[in-house]
Amino acid sequence: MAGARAVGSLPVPNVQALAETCNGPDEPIPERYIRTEASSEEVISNYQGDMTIPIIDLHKFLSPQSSEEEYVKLRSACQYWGFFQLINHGVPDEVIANLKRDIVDFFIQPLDAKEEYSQLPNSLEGYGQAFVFSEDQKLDWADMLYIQVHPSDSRDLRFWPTSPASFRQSIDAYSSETKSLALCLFEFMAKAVDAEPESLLGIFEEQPRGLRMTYYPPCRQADKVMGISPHTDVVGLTLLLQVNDVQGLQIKRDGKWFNVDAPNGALIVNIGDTLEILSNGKFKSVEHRAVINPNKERISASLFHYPCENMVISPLPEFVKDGKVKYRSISYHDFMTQFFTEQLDGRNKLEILKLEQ
Ligand SMILES: O=C(O)CCC(=O)C(=O)O
Ligand SMILES: [Fe+2]
Repeated sequence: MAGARAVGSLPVPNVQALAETCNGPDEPIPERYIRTEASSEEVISNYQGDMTIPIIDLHKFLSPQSSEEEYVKLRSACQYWGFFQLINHGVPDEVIANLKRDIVDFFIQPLDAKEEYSQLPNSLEGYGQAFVFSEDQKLDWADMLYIQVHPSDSRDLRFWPTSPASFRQSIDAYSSETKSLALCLFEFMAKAVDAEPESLLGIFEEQPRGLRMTYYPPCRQADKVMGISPHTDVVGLTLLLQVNDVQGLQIKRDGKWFNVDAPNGALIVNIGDTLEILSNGKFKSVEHRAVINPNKERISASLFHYPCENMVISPLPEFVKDGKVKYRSISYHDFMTQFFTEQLDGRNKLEILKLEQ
């Protein structure tokens, strides 16, 4: 990640290999992976009507007949859900299919082939696990391959697999095809709350983007482990692709966890903390997690859109026209370092920036 370059993760066992050794119904799972909270909170699966995560149709913004209604939906999605599913997003099916195929083919390789791309100390790029900063931290049931994809000259090809042979090209194509999509979204999101359409574009255009491909092995005792711990994304915006057909993403709303069932072909868009601050809270960065399937592996790919690392993030005047500034300013670098080094001590990183109103 921009900044992930300066932060390293402690080495921990490969979870895919571990899962193969303890996949019986009663096989003990190492203590560091046992998460009692995984099954202790209510999960809502078959929700309907008002409780459905919004679906936004990008085509509809292009015609005056349908755009008004779509802006209202987008505004409410960003304000109340912090997540939406995007259809007719314009990323060619073939580009998505190629990326999905190559990610699957990468992870099914033997461990030593993947370990050629292992994370190095002081970097989160490469193959390994995310954010392990202490020896007694609980661990997630997942492995990942993380690479910075933009700008092109920041790519560290040591971590870009050459096997499968088309992988680099598939990642490159996905990165370029999603570039204009994200910029369109920034523009439409600003417009949706009557801010200057250029206001967010100016901040995110040409800034770093990173792709995290996450492999969640199955676990027969799925309710005892957690794929990704509850978190909010620090970044501006995340585009999430469900790589195989296994669901597992859950988002928190009114104290309950909701399953997100992504329809085939949709991208899931997720607002990060940076965008919540920039928008003065008009957009919400919502807590989410990923749970494990007892029988099947799950794979996802998160494309993170960062602001400039030197930037001081604070509410943009465009988004404060009608009220008070709700967040303290913080440099993006400090914000992210707090997160990666767990200086927060369990406190929510956004809450501590909120100003008394
Ligand atoms: O795998 C998922 O669905 C969620 C991944 C995620 O939250 C992240 O990469 O930040
Ligand atoms: Fe996330």
